[in-house]
Amino acid sequence: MTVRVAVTGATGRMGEEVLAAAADRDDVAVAFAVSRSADGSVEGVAVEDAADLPTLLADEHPDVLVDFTGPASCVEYASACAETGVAFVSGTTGLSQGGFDALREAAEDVPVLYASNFSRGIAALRRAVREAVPALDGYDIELTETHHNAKRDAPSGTALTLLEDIDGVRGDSPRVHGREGDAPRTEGEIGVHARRAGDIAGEHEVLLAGNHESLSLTHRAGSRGVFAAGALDAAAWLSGRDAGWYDFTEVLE
Ligand SMILES: NC(=O)C1=CN([C@@H]2O[C@H](COP(=O)(O)OP(=O)(O)OC[C@H]3O[C@@H](n4cnc5c(N)ncnc54)[C@H](OP(=O)(O)O)[C@@H]3O)[C@@H](O)[C@H]2O)C=CC1
Ligand SMILES: O=C(O)C1=N[C@H](C(=O)O)C[C@H](O)C1
Repeated sequence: MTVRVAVTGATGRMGEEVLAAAADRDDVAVAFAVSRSADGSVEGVAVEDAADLPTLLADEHPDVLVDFTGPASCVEYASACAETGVAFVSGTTGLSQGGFDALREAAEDVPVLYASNFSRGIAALRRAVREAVPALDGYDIELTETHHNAKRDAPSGTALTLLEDIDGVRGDSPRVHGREGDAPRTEGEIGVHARRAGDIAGEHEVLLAGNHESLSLTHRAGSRGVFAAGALDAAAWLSGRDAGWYDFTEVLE
């Protein structure tokens, strides 16, 4: 069965990548693509004005909308999907608690799948971190993420997810974002470091150190294609499901 997807932020880095990945697959077809700065076509798909999204959703009725945009747009597009009965997949990061609450509200009406990272490697890293942290009780933890120089939000959504994973197995820990001056480590804190340079697609390292040893768990995305492929896998999996909140790990099971 071919799942018809709509793509938002079509002229953005991830929007373009999703359209390119969709063109190479038989299980998904692009129903339409939108951008606030509607501009020509991407991967042979005409880019329409995002202001027309509610009308396009009602008229074209795609199975799933795939969203990689910004926090405000993500919430706006999720609510448009809830109103028109279209499933929603998003990887947009930088959402506030209110933003996540709005996505949960949309999930009362339609299936919603949100992931801060759509790579399989990060799913495996998360499992490894949840195993390593309790095994290395009392070890210091430092988390470093590195991304391209145009990334807006810091720390990355993936870093925040990894911090939640660590808190889940070790209890809530104070976080220290970078260090400067006379700033020795305090017991139990997690140092969080965000680096921005060039066109790095995304790197995350969780470093555990203590007892005269250290363990570094690192994931590097080689290109954005890995995120686009995961998001389209999620869209294909989500299509036709009941309204509710879904996780990328369910797609991988
Ligand atoms: N979960 C995952 O696996 C991944 C998540 N991401 C996340 O996806 C999002 C998009 O990333 P990326 O494609 O690199 O970003 P870009 O800036 O290249 O593209 C985002 C597009 O979204 C639209 N947009 C809407 N609102 C905003 C806003 N407030 N700020 C910026 N753009 C906005 C813009 O298009 P227009 O205004 O024309 O509609 C823009 O072209 C980010 O939140 C990023 O962290 C990125 C990679 C993987
Ligand atoms: O903005 C990006 O590029 C990425 N954002 C996501 C995040 O904030 O974790 C996922 C990936 O690392 C790429």
